Amino acid sequence: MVRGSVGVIFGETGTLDFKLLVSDSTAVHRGAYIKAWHETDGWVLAQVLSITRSSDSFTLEEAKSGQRKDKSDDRIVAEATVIGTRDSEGMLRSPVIPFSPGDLIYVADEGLIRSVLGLSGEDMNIGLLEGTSIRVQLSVNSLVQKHCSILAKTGSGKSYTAAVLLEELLDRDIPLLILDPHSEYASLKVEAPEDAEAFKKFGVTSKSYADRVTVYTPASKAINPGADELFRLNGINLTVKDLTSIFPENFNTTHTGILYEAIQKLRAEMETYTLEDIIFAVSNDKSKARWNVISMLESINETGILSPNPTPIEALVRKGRAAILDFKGVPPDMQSMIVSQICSALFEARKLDRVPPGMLVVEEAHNYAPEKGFSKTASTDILRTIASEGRKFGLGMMVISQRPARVDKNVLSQCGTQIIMKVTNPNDLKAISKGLEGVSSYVEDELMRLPPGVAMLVSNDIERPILVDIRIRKSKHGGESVNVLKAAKAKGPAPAPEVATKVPVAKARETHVPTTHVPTTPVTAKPPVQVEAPPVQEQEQPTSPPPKRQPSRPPRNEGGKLFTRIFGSGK
Ligand SMILES: Nc1ncnc2c1ncn2[C@@H]1O[C@H](COP(=O)(O)OP(=O)(O)OP(=O)(O)O)[C@@H](O)[C@H]1O
Repeated sequence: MVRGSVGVIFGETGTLDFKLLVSDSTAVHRGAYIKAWHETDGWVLAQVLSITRSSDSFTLEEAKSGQRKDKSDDRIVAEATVIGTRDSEGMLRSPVIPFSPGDLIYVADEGLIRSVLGLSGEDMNIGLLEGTSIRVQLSVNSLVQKHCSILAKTGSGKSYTAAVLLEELLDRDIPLLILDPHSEYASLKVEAPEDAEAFKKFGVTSKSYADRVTVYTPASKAINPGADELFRLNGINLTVKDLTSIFPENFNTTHTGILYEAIQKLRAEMETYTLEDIIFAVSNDKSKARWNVISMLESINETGILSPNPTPIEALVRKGRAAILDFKGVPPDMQSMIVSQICSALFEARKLDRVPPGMLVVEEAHNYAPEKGFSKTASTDILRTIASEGRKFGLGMMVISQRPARVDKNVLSQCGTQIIMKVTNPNDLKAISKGLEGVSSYVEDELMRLPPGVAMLVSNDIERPILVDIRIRKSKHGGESVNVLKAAKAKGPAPAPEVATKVPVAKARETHVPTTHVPTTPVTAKPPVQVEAPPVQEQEQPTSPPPKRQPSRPPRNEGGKLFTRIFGSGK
């Protein structure tokens, strides 16, 4: 065998694949990139898909003992798939004439791999091409504009990989809004522990993003002591639409009519009114149905998420900064209401250029944008809208899920970059391969076997799926699993909780209303005073609001009792 070659093509060859007899088993392994000189196309890149080893030359004693003395005549055969070569115009071409048996095979060099695979991104260092020391870099523009998804079964490294991307985006001053149901991302503030070898391997150093990250809690600081700020939605001058749009099924037309009249009266009387004013106004209605409306409104008011001082979207989305909305202690229905509100506000603000272009990160996306038939949530529609229209306005989305089959297809299909880690559930595999063009069974097999920390990267910018050894984090990983045995063995009783046992808001409301209700209002500026079409009676509306007078009843500001009981004082 010629020096430097690792094998030779033999047997029947094609233009898209060939077999090689391997001479250097240390260099040729499953997934290895190899090159062959083709008589018309020059150097052509190929990848080893499978590899077998056979031998008949062993003695009975060797077979019995399981120890073979001489393995030198083992026959190692690999099957390779042809990726192609770049022509003078930069187009990917694969040969039209079969490879010649007897042609030598070499390990592919970095230049050929980069140019043929299209690894031309220069910005984000996400790791190394598996089995090589070739850095895989993604383009920020492509990732943000065309959205990306990170899909894998639990414990395979989704949030670790997401954090790697977030570090890279923060290093490039891209604003981030992170929806974090499991308090995993606050650890961006903490430097990763020293690991000189791994840092060197991936060309990074440890780093804290504490000066760039703010953690917001929609609950309270008693529930979430790690949070920096409270997150609140606007509770002033709510419209009928604000109150009914998210869970319209909870308000029938009679309820909406009562609300409409109450709000119209308030608008005629007051410059600004709160939800409590609306409740008071509804209580003056004569119909029996008012009690249902009051009950629904009270349950909204009691959550305490509404405030005269809402968190402006402009504070959350800022150049070079990440806002983490940490949902610790927030019931699921409330989470999706908040996600719906905040994402609507973000989308509108981005359209009007009130916030800079940036990225929305949706962890556990199957909960906020579930596929039809699994569940229904308030946030699905706006996430679909951002997925389909966000790129026009420079609003990217990172969709992270451990159940790809349960994420809305409209959302997943819009992701131009997919980072997929180990997946074993057949439905999830099917959902993933449906979304990948030209995916082969090789890819599915590969996905089932991926070790933690290795991801398959599928992107519009890259010619074919590649495996990436995801780089080590610069900041500390926050998604470690709890060591149950260690916790059980730890001495002493568990510390008493600081706050009363949490009661999901929906539960707490069960005695009042049959279903869950949530407030709906833009997070940003006060809703403009506007006249809404009456939902029940058909009557013409004035084109301008009636003149304002002083409030007939001073707005109270002591709402949020139930929320306070559930979440603590928020101080
Ligand atoms: N690229 C990597 N380098 C080193 N360790 C990694 C890497 N990716 C993942 N890990 C390790 O694998 C474990 C699981 O990772 P991670 O918490 O990201 O999984 P996950 O898929 O988000 O899990 P879950 O669904 O439970 O949140 C972590 O302990 C992490 O330290």
